[in-house]
Amino acid sequence: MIALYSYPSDASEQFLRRLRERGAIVDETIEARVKGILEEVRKKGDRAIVEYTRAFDCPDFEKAMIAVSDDEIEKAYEEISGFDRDFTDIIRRAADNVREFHEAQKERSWFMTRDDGVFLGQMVRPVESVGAYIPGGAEGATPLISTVIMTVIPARVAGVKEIAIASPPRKDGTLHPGLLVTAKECGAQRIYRMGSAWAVAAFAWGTETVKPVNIIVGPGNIYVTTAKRLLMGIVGVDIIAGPSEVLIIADETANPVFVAADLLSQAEHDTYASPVLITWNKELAEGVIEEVKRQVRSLPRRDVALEALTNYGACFLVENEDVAAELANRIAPEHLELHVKTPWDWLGKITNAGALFIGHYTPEPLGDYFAGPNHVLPTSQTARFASALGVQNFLRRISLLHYPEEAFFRDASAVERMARWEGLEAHARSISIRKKNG
Ligand SMILES: NC(=O)c1ccc[n+]([C@@H]2O[C@H](COP(=O)([O-])OP(=O)(O)OC[C@H]3O[C@@H](n4cnc5c(N)ncnc54)[C@H](O)[C@@H]3O)[C@@H](O)[C@H]2O)c1
Ligand SMILES: N[C@H](CO)Cc1c[nH]c[nH+]1
Ligand SMILES: [Zn+2]
Repeated sequence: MIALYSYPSDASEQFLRRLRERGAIVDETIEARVKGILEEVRKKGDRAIVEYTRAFDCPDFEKAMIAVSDDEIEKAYEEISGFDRDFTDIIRRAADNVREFHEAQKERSWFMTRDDGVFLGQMVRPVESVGAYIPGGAEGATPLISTVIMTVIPARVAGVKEIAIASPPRKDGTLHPGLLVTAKECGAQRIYRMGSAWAVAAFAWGTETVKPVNIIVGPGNIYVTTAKRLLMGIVGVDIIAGPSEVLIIADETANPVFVAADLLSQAEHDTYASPVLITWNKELAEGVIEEVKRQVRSLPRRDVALEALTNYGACFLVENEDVAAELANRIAPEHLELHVKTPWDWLGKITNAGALFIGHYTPEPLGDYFAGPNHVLPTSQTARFASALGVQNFLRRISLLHYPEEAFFRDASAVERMARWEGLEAHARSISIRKKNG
């Protein structure tokens, strides 16, 4: 169960080391296993997808099941009202919020012309194709439908033409109808039934059924994130969006019931999830721990949550607000919630976080599902240098250069000399040849 640490202390340092070593970045056993999977998919294509899917997700899986047909999508629309009659309406509202937020991120091409006629600029172009990974979710029963919105909508806003999604099939070989309807609503053109590292490999290498893509995006478990990391460079990848994390900074104004609920909201994702509280109020820390114990009992996924709380959960008792901010920045969490009296004053203190949830009534699930910002966020301390998935991930900036003849002759000898400093004679001659023959 969630432990209470004084910070700084030896025990808290040990916990922080465990947190740092958690996840995809350093697990060599998992890395070796994933390398094997990538190689199998590269060599055997669809056959490998079928073998892995049979072994892990669906015992009766067949090659013909990898790609989802239009008929299945149509059927999913019929089934979805039985699941929840407001499903499509709610998905559309969430998608509209996410679209509006991401429209504001769009980058423009720009150009500048100097007095001498030199023309420089940057042309923004979307990548041509994207493969979005959609996690299978709790025991593969319900995938993270919201992740379809968070990956497909920004790609569409960026102008990507070909968008495919992949998610592991359920035991009976189907995908949740909500996933299919959401994919269609958001504008994904292809849907594949495949999960884990073999899905990432198929997007990277391509198979008989799966078209290779330019960039793979989306969160996933440790096998998915390790596969993305190993394939980075062969194919574009977005960020390390691994097992979820929430860090809450709370003072005496915080409601322990809210704080405990928010910690558990991420703990239930994965046994590797990390729920952390930082406070300088001992009474609150103890109240939250008691409340976590009480609330976890009634959760359907209590075993997952308990393992996450025990392995990667902590309450840190610190001296004051400044130490709290320093520790939060050190942890660099995916989500940071501020349950404090004057949350806006904290904005200047926070430097490392994927997303900031400001105030007692801004719980993390608002961001997971509905508000508009992206829920695909950097984990495992990568928020020190990475950001949420956004329109930028789907764009490339192509530099533009044009020199009129006169400007060329003015700069020619400077360039020639720089080339010779580097011992690159052919570079120098590309300039001098124009001087002689121009
Ligand atoms: N950081 C973010 O932005 C973000 C967003 C959403 C979800 N998440 C995280 O993504 C993760 C999703 O995990 P999930 O389990 O729901 O779905 P998932 O699809 O990532 O993982 C399930 C797949 O992994 C396979 N698998 C299971 N054991 C395996 C093994 N030993 N070797 C190889 N493959 C194996 C399963 O068969 C299945 O295909 C959670 O940790 C969640 O917290 C993160
Ligand atoms: N909290 C996850 C990101 O870490 C995203 C998510 C999707 N559905 C529910 N939660
Ligand atoms: Zn969540």
